[in-house]
Amino acid sequence: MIQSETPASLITIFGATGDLAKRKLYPSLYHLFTKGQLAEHFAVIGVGRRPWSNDVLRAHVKDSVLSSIPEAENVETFISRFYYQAHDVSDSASYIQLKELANDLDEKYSLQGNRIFYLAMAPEFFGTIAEHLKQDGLTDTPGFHRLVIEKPFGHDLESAKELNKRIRNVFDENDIYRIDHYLGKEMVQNIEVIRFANAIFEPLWNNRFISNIQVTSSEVLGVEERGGYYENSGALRDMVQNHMLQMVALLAMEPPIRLTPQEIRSEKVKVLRALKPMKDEEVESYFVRGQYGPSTNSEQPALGYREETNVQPDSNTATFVAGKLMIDNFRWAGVPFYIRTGKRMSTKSTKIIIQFKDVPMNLYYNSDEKLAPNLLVIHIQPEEGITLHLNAKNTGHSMETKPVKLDFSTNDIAGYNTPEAYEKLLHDCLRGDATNFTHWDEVALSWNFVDKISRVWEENKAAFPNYPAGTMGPVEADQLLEKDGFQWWSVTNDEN
Ligand SMILES: NC(=O)C1=CN([C@@H]2O[C@H](COP(=O)(O)OP(=O)(O)OC[C@H]3O[C@@H](n4cnc5c(N)ncnc54)[C@H](OP(=O)(O)O)[C@@H]3O)[C@@H](O)[C@H]2O)C=CC1
Ligand SMILES: O=C1O[C@H](COP(=O)(O)O)[C@@H](O)[C@H](O)[C@H]1O
Repeated sequence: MIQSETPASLITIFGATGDLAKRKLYPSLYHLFTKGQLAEHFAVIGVGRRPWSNDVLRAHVKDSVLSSIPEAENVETFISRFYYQAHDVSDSASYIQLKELANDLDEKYSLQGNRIFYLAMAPEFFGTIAEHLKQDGLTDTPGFHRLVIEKPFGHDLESAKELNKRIRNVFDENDIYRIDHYLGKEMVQNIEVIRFANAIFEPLWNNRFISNIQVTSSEVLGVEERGGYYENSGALRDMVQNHMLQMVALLAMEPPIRLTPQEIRSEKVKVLRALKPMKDEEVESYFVRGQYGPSTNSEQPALGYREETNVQPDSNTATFVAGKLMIDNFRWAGVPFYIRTGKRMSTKSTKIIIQFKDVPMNLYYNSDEKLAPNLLVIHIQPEEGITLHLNAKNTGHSMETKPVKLDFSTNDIAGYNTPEAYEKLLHDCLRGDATNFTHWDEVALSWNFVDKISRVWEENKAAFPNYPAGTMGPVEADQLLEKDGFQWWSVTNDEN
């Protein structure tokens, strides 16, 4: 049951000394704490292998909070609820100690046996940890027991099934919270509202009025410290299998009959089931892969992917993917959904651009020319908002038209401070709301779709590198749209 108030809870973070905990989880917990959205009764146990003490963890959490929120207040009170246990997750004996610590904190802070286990660790540990939590009695308390799992959930469908089986032996599907942090982003959550709370869009949201939809998530950064992980993942598994397909599902789903997690997930699942399968020989015409080489811009030098730490000098890993998805159902037949994502591109931007079909003819000045199409742009990040591109009359006597934009930006609302995705998702998990977490069926269908592409790509090496760092990807990504008579709309932040 979804609770409106945050209940008392013990949050155990496995991977408490890691990058994700430091950059995202601690500042998000702190925000919840200051907003009164973390119950009065809470405590956090941090688990990692490093031989830290409670004080070392507390100093680390404080540092994390202050680097993200320099003006943070009451940090001492917040960190006083943090406890550390040095624990190798593969060592069975440590779970007994962890249980004792958990029970002590339960009593000390009246936590009612409610427990959240956040696995901010590499996926090879997920199954082992889940099994130990059950075997060693950490879930033998009267309250709720929720398992939060970071991505990647498996490496392909087979490994994901195996992992799911191990976890489901121990935790009920309703208690498994598979994180996709894009689902916590304000404007990703807004897709549904824009569609279903506005009479003007939903009647047009189909293949009679929409010519194509473009979803871009571009990054300026390269792989940074994560070369080891990324080498086995690449952009397809890192971004497409989860974030990109989730955004497509939200854009394409039917209105749910109710706003419950089950109903929304079931509509998303139908979209993923309707993704048109490709034959092996079709993969190259629907999907384009890229890998960045060194920058060719002397003012913004950057290494090529193959020169990054922990990356093979002849790596075949794609750091860029563009693709065309077709959804074989009544609403979307014939409408291409183009997606593209990559590292070391020219701009950090996530945008969804819905291009409407052209009016039947141009009645106005210069009638030989096509009018600019109507576009609805959903700005996910870094700015958040929506823009509607229309045509209006140019001021004056002639009947010339000019493109105009109707803009709504959350950045323009004074005092409006969008919560971080992780903050919202942690809050949802504390309240038992799994709407913005991925159900196993979604994960399985997404892997099924992506596995075909990775298998074909693994069998055929690409001519990498094929785009210089700091650009929008290989030329083949542009050709993917050009052959359908379209073009990528700019996602540079002040252009659309
Ligand atoms: N960092 C990010 O931006 C993102 C990360 N993720 C996912 O989050 C998870 C964590 O990533 P990240 O924080 O970057 O990884 P890190 O490598 O920074 O941290 C790994 C953590 O796991 C702990 N650990 C490793 N082995 C063991 C072990 N045998 N027993 C106990 N603890 C162990 C480490 O503790 P110690 O070093 O003390 O042993 C450390 O706390 C991964 O699944 C990743 O894919 C997802 C999205 C973004
Ligand atoms: O999950 C991941 O997402 C980030 C991009 O997230 P964003 O919120 O900054 O858009 C990506 O850098 C990372 O490789 C991937 O694992």
